[in-house]
Amino acid sequence: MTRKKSNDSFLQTMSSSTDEQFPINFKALEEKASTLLSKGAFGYIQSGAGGEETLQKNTSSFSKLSIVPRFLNDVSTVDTSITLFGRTYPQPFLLAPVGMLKLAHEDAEIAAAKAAAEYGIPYIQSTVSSYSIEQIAAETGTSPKWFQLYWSNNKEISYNMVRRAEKAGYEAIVLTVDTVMLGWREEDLRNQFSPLKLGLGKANYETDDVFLAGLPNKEEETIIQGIVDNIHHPTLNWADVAELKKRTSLPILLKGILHPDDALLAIQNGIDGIIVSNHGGRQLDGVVSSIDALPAIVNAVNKQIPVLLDSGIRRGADIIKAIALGADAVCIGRPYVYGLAAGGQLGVEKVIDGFIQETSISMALTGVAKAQDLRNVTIVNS
Ligand SMILES: Cc1cc2nc3c(=O)[nH]c(=O)nc-3n(C[C@H](O)[C@H](O)[C@H](O)COP(=O)(O)O)c2cc1C
Ligand SMILES: CCCCCCC(=O)C(=O)O
Repeated sequence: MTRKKSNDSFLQTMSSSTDEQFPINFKALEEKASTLLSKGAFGYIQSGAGGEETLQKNTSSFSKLSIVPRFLNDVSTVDTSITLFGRTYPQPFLLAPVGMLKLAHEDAEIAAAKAAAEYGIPYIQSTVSSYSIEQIAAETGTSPKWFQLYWSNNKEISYNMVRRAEKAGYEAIVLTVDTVMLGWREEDLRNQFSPLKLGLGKANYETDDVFLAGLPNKEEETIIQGIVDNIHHPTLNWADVAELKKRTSLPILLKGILHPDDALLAIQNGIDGIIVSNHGGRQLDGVVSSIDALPAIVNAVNKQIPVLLDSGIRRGADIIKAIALGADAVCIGRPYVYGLAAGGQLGVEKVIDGFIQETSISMALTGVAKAQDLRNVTIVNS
């Protein structure tokens, strides 16, 4: 797939960032989305678990970190590319797995995956998507895609979904470990809103032979109840992780790691990468922000496997901070979902384009010409 835009030219950068139609930053985009979506849908996307301490911390922790730039380096050409699992990607960010995107737009994951494909950015598809693995693969061809796995109570369903992703050309499996059950989400309780129960996350299940074989019939209600029964998986443990590793040749990342000892256990169990994440503050409220958890994990991992980070990335400078503190790349969640709500595929592209431009400018102003050199940047608490 040809790349739509690159960040090679600052002139191009300046001209497209003056677009007045589209919100310029996260705050404006969130406000725009709130006017476009139903109360239930917006609340589901925006809110965090419990008293939202962690949701707040995810951004305030970034604000407490400051970049100490260096000058008088030639930054006329900025190379934002990174390498993960032997593949080079043009930007240091990926689109995080976000389920049930019909919440935001009818084109849902197809729009998000196509937007990512335009820029060569890996799109991580959620298990609980509104479109199936095969539909997304058919729409996006060979563009980089990873598959996020929600463990199933029936392990054979998990193995089958991984096989389907492998067959469809996905490049990695992301096993989310922090969602063995849904967090305590008060906004959804207030709104009596469950997109899972509305059937917005059923595409990968209703197309899965192993899942369907376990149901008494294929009626919509039965399928949705089957998903609800399957998706809570409190028994998930390290032996399951080790077994999954044996069942695929794709790299496996664990998403939701916050403790250095879990990072070390991941390595011991043959895992290929981790995503330091608190699920955007949507699971256990009161947990550490991802960016505060990162340094100890990076130290423990000691470059044995890639360490990615999500939760709270809102602008280019956040990406600089995360990579300077040792992340190999970051994932972006809510910003692109709001872009999807505001403008479908084009809206996601605008969000991606904004991140590309701001990251490139931030790198240059930090005095760094290559993403791999961001690790040498000094970050202070202030
Ligand atoms: C509406 C919504 C749905 C999500 N669905 C999933 C999912 O299906 N699987 C998953 O691993 N993470 C899911 N996440 C978490 C994201 O992958 C990511 O960890 C989080 O959004 C990052 O934080 P940010 O939104 O602050 O960027 C979801 C997040 C949101 C906002
Ligand atoms: C028990 C898992 C349901 C997850 C639904 C999607 C998701 O991850 C979210 O944060 O919402």
